[in-house]
Amino acid sequence: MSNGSRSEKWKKDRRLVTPAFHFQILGDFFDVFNRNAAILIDQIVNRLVDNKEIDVFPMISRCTLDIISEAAMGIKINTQIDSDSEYIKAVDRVQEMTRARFYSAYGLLPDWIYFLLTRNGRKHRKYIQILHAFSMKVNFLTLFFIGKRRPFLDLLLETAREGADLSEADILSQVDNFMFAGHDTTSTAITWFLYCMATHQEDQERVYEEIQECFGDSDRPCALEDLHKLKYLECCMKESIRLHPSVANFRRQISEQVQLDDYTIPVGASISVQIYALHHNEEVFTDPSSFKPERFQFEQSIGRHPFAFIPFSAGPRNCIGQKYAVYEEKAILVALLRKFHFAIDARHLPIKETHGIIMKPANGMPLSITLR
Ligand code: HEM
Repeated sequence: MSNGSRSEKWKKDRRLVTPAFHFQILGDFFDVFNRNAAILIDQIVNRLVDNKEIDVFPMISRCTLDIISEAAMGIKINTQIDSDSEYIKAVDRVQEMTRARFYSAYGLLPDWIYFLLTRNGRKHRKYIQILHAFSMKVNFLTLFFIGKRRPFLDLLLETAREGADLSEADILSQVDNFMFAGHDTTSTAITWFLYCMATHQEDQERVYEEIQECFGDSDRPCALEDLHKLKYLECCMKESIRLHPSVANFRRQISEQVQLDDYTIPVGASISVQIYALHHNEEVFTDPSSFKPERFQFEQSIGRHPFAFIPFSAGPRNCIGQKYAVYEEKAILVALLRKFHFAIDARHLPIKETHGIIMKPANGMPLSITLR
């Protein structure tokens, strides 16, 4: 996620990566989504032999990490199978430490003082270096994968070869960005969705029936063409991310003075957009804490302000990965819901949320899972 002004650098980066999210390119990713969803299912089935209750969150995180690595970079890292991945741990630590810095006096220090002269900063830097090392490995490995599909990385390397003003550091930072923004957000959204299904059995049955109607008894995997038929699934996904937005807030720096009634917001002020609060505004969403997917049916959405529901932000700096994220989530959810029934033991309720960069379940997501 980015924080800051609409700088020239941002415009350049955004222009650079936009073609990688073209509709047609995204359609090609279903094979990657489905293959990794099948591995996730196998992992869950194996665990079901000894456990009736499974913390699904780390499993889903590894699945979406493997997917982003393969889809965007063309590299299979297989963290679903090798679950001790150092990279996964580093991602978690960097997020925690970024949040801790943000909410403490460390946030006031310039980067060079924080990273070089403070103990926390040095630790933080060590974890960032692990992420960089991974990105460099990805960059290096691409040399051996000529000819395979790597839309995002290919595009960057091609642009660099054509002489664009794109350094190796720029490429690495883009790889970091995508690995970071592209897996934790979606795994969190999928996990909260399963929680909503586990706590709303009638809705789960309705989604299951819709999936059955679409796929019948076949075991063919999900394709792009199936998605528009799964309308109730979509309403439930929107309602789930309304209640549990993966990104609960983000910041912007004001580049032009703004007058809001009696308040003047000066240039340079930092403002925070509270997605969570917008999504719980009872003037727009009556009974805002309840799970009511019908809010997102066409008739009930008419007249709602376009910025009342913004899980992917809005405007020119919105989430570039939105379509990719929704396709990936649907493919994984369809695979999971066809195979399993989800419930949750009342003793785990309510599941608490973290308040970091990504709003994850604080202590995992222990679900009771049975085979359909
Ligand atoms: C449920 C999944 C996701 C959610 C809820 C989400 C949400 C958001 C939000 C709210 C922003 C704006 C943040 C800000 O302005 O500071 C954002 C930006 C961004 N997202 Fe996502 N995101 C998701 C998935 C993804 C995926 C899968 C990718 C990449 C494959 C991605 C890549 C990005 C990038 C690169 C930006 C920065 C865009 C820019 O500044 O131009 N996101 N996302």
